Amino acid sequence: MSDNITPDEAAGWGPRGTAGVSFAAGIAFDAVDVRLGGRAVLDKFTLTLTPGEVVCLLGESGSGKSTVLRVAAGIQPIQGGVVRINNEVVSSPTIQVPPDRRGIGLMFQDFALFPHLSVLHNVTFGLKRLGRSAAVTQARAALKRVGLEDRENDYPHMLSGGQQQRLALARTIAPRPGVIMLDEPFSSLDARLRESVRGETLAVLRETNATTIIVTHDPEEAMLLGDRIALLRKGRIAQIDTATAIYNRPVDLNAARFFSPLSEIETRVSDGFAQTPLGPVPVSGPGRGEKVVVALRPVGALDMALEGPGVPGRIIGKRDAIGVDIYEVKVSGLDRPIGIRQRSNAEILPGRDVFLTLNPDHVLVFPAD
Ligand SMILES: Nc1ncnc2c1ncn2[C@@H]1O[C@H](COP(=O)(O)OP(=O)(O)OP(=O)(O)O)[C@@H](O)[C@H]1O
Repeated sequence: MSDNITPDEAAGWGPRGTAGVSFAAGIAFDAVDVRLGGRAVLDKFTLTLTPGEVVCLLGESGSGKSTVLRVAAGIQPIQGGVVRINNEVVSSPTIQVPPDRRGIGLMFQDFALFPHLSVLHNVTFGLKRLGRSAAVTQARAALKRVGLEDRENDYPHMLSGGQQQRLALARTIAPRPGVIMLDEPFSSLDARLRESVRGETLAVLRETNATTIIVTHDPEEAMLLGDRIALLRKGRIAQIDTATAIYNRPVDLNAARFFSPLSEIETRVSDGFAQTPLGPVPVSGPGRGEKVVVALRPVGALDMALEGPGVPGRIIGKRDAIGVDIYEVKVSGLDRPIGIRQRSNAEILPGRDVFLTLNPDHVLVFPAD
């Protein structure tokens, strides 16, 4: 694999309209249990995707994301519950429809290309049912969509990382599956490439119209790609919603931590407010005297100014992040500094006194563990 990939090379995607349209399928997991090595890897896992929907499955390592894909693809038996594709049972403890009868396209993290087959043969391999000539026509259309039509006689090792990803995508979409599942599809690409490849991959998926599950552990990626995000924890869905809803109303502190760094203040509730050294924050759930965690995101929760009014603080650290700075601000009464991300200001330097104003609408409050 070549390491010298430029963003321009990654941008070599083919013309729209050549991806081939699928008949999108609905897929539903209903109380699915999977036990492996004596452990519950999926625990009453329940998720329904409507035809054409893109859902990102987000979760920590070991939360069961890949297992969900393996179950859907028919390569992982289940011990409880049922999986339906277009209302037809494909998995249950007593039924397992074989992978090639499910109309599912699965793209693996490492792309799993066949090294001894040409680019074209890598794609026609999954189209055997069509007959040679129809398979070649359909494979060429998919290769054209990903911009690899002039590489059909090359072998995978002759392609760059981004091109290998595109070949894997072409191979996945060519049979026009009703459901597509991508397991960490961008994790092997470097940061420069990832952005353009991500955008184009989503465009191809939208064009095919297939229902799609994308597994990722990158919250930013999930927010960019998914119509909805399903947050998986210990084999169960902890929260499922649109990116905006899940970002604004994370179900608990752990979910909030997943989406951005937080400054956390442990405190107690009195008179309907969580009292903090930065000011009171209204709370609706927890009652008087209860312990809560007030969580501040680096953007939006606090305004920082060089003049009062506001709660005094002192800059003790600053990191430059191109156009924005990340400040660490020490505030009297707090053990740990607060992290604030703000547009660069040459006057705000370590040692400088500042004034902080809380925006209670942008502050999250959760019951303490
Ligand atoms: N064959 C197996 N036997 C026993 N345990 C297994 C087996 N396969 C997976 N597991 C366990 O099941 C859990 C879920 O695995 P899975 O690969 O679905 O997680 P994941 O969320 O995709 O993780 P990652 O992000 O690291 O890929 C893990 O704790 C894993 O160790």
